[in-house]
Amino acid sequence: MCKTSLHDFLRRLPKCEHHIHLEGALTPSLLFQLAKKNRISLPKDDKAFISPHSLLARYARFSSLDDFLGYYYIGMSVLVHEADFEALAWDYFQHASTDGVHHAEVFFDPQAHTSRGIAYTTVLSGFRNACLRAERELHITTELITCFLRHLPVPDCLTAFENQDVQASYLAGHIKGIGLDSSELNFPPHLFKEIYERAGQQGLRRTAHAGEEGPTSYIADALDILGVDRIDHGIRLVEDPALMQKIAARGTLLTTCPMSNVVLRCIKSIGDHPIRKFLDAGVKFSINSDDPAYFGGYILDNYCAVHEVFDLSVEEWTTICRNGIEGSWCSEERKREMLAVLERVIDEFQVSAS
Ligand SMILES: Nc1ncnc2[nH]cnc12
Ligand SMILES: [Zn+2]
Repeated sequence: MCKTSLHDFLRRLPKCEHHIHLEGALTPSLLFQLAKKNRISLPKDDKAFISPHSLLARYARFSSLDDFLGYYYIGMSVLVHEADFEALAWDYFQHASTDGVHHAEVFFDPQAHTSRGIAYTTVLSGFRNACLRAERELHITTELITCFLRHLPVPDCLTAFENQDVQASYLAGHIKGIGLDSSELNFPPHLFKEIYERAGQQGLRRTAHAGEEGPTSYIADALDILGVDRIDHGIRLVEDPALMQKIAARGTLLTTCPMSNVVLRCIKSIGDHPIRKFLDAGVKFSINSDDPAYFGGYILDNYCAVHEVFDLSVEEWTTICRNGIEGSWCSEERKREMLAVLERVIDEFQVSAS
């Protein structure tokens, strides 16, 4: 397959993005623009904050998840008004559309904003406006997922879950599910059992970051104690073959983010990603961007990076996309529509290649 036709094939595949933090789509240029508009001063003692260019150069040298999170939380301090949140999410959806995303389930971190005095309703309205616009103008279906910051005290997370505006957004159906993110090591899933139990009772879907830097026991506990139906990252699953078999048998979807894993030094290179092992073991996964503005690429860049190293067959790409569609939290009707697109793209590609 020539490079152009391959890139076109990967672009045309109907993608579902399940692991994208909207705050992680804040590009250095938008960050500096909003800092100026909102008169937010950026750290003066860190040379990375001299310009968008120097910030981008610093992003290429992250040493760990926590090193990245330091910049991630400073970055989002420039988001103040509803229009800022809308501009951020709209920027992401435009990239997603160009990359062939048909359905996006996007994370955001309410506590990272309410702790700065920004009302939850401001954040949600901005993000929802962009979601509705993406549905109208780009024909991308969307879902919002509120994440809880696991490095914060559990009672703070419970308070955030019980917040009147947050509960109203759950009741109104504006939020599809909950997630758990931020520093992973030393913040095991079981701490958040009560929130997950109550979210399940309220009919919310549940996912959690596990096995990114943390051990495989975090993956097992997210499944068995938090009752998640997806695992975010889960790359360390390969260290426990029995758990890997259990996840394959249950059909639990891992939302993998290969470029993120390399940039945050969870693995040395894309070739060390367990994608081939997951395919061989029948573990379902989707491929996602995580924090595209920080990790050097959006979803299609991740697809291309994986293809370049693993040289996947058309059948393997079909399996990945089908699992992504079927593991989405959208309606069965929407899944059928996307499966039909997938079939058409594969047929057209096979005709053009023959
Ligand atoms: N990769 C990641 N892991 C944990 N928390 C995050 N928040 C944003 N990106 C994250
Ligand atoms: Zn993530």
